[in-house]
Amino acid sequence: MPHSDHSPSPLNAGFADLPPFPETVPTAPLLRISLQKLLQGNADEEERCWKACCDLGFFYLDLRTEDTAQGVDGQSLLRDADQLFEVMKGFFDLDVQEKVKYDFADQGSYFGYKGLGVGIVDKKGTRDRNEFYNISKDDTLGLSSKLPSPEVLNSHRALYESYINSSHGICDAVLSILSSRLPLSAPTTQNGGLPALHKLHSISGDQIRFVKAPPQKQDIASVALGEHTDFGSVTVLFNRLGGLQVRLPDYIDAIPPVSTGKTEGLGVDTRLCRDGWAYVRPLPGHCIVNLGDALVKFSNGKLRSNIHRVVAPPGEQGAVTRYSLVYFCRPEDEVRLKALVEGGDEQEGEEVTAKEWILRRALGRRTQDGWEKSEGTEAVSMRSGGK
Ligand SMILES: O=C(O)CCC(=O)C(=O)O
Ligand SMILES: [Fe+2]
Repeated sequence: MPHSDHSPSPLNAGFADLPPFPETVPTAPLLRISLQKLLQGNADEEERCWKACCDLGFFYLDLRTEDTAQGVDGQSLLRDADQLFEVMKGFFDLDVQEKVKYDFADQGSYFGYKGLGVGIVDKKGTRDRNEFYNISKDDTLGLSSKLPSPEVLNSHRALYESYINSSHGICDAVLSILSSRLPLSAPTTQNGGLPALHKLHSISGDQIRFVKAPPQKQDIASVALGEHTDFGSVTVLFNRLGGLQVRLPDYIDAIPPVSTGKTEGLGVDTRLCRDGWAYVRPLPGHCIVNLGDALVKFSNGKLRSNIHRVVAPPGEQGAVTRYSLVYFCRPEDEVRLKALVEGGDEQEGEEVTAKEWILRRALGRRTQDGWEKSEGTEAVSMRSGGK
């Protein structure tokens, strides 16, 4: 089915100082949604956004807003993201002995540092190939006690706050659209719908994540971040090099390669696109928005939290260190993950709070035998055909 708009510009524009994304690999047909139009309440754009959330659960959001009077200022978010890419490089450049001081997993917290290879990417326990640093929204906004953090990061708290405000604003805009389209139960609607379960100043597992993946050998086993669904509600993602892949459901076709010209590593890139996997081409001026498991549960499966992973960047991009910047918006800690739509109570399994769900999923992927324990809604995500 047609699922993309093929505007030529700026889709082929790259990021300054980075090798271009190759034209020789299949890509995922993410819709391009305009933040400007969403903020103006444009009904067609809201409908496209809703459709993207039901069909693939992933879309590009064009942040090049002109009018900053309403809601989120996309241009300022783009500037914050640019600065955060520099801030995270400063942190990841520290000695590993310094960085591991900020790994708090043994205290039951997923905030702070996760070293290279500390997570697993599959049920065999294969080690990941990336480093993370997770910053808590509640810590940044002064809603919880401050975790220790290194000076290179501590000095940028005002930037985190600005970035969190804008990213959370985007999540709110998406949640409002979903709330107005889902058949939410009367009590949920009366209580303010989905945005009321994700208040910026309530305690939640919302976080910023910095990710670094060193250049890796392009081979079929080069998975930097294993296949997963995100466990919150809405994710706002900035990346500049390819490597992110989504596994397309059988009712959505990949965009075929633009050229068949031979480049080094083509064979591997192509093999990494078997079984429905397709690359997401990074676009300047845009972020990538995707939905997480909590929205699958709230909508009783109507919304999609799609499986994705990070492999070695394709073509000549594979020689460069990859950084990405993520904001995860999650339900408030005490919210129960259950269907909130009319008549939708037939979900299986125990009902957990957002806090329990996040801890199980985040920390499960740090132990050799944690794969199954850490599973989310992957089975629903790979359902085929109708919704
Ligand atoms: O680095 C990326 O492009 C994606 C990261 C991601 O999926 C995650 O951190 O959950
Ligand atoms: Fe993810």
